[in-house]
Amino acid sequence: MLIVIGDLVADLIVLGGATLERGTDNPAEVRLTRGGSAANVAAAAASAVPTRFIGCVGVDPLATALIADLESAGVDVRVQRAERTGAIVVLVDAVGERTMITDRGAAAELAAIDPAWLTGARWLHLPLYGFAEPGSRQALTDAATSVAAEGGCVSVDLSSVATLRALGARAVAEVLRRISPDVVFANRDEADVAGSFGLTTRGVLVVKRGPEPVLVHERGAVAEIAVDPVDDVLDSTGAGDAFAAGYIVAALAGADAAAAARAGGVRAMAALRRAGAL
Ligand SMILES: Nc1ncnc2c1ncn2[C@@H]1O[C@H](COP(=O)(O)OP(=O)(O)OP(=O)(O)O)[C@@H](O)[C@H]1O
Ligand SMILES: O=C(O)C(=O)C[C@H](O)[C@H](O)CO
Repeated sequence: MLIVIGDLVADLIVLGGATLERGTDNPAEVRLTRGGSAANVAAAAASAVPTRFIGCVGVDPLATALIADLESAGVDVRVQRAERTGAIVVLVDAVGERTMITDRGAAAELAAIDPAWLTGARWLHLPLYGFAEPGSRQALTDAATSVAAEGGCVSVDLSSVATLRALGARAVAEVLRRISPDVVFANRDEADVAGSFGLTTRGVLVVKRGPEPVLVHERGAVAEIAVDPVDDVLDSTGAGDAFAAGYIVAALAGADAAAAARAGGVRAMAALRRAGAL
């Protein structure tokens, strides 16, 4: 089973909303979708492998709708509760590039995870977003330690430059040292920041670079994995999460890192031509 722990939030996708004129109306196409990097990975993987999502949501109708959405994708959902479900405004420009206004809400309050929820994990995936608060950081680190002790693989997504900077070099290095992930996913900007922090990983480092080839760093060697460029990107939200799902599904089926990255690129393409994540 794949287990993904982290954020399940509402994404308010604003297509054509990247340039705002202050003090007046700004007509745009606005869609409410399920979001959260962890939830997106779970939803994109669940049709291919048994998948469980673990996170923290509010005690509000939004949480009920988001859980139902994940369950309809085939995900086994286990949640803790805090006051208010997180929500993110995603402003998408004409070429599909997105800018986010983020309120993690309950997702920031993940506490110690029931060990019974982790049994049977062959792979645990953790977005770095979840490590921002010390309590959640401990809960995620403990989960990773326990899955690794049972022989499962662990992957971490570096999530965002803002998250890396908020945590700082020392805390990110400490997280990677304690978790010792088998796979680290980063986009180009996150990889640059990680490099400037002097971070290293014993595992595979997968660097996504939009339409340009993915770089797979493994044991001192680098492989370039081509992706089929998509010219008509509607919204890139969740492309990175779909990539991680495709990679993990392939790796669980026995693919090596290069083949898994290829599968990730194929899964990511599906996310680019729709509003919101898969
Ligand atoms: N224009 C594109 N054409 C083809 N594939 C793309 C394009 N943009 C993104 N992808 C695919 O999506 C993957 C992830 O995109 P990107 O490099 O932007 O990472 P990310 O920042 O994690 O994504 P996200 O925007 O979801 O946060 C890429 O590795 C690639 O496989
Ligand atoms: O960070 C990413 O990979 C995303 O584009 C997905 C967003 O973080 C998520 O949907 C926001 O809720």
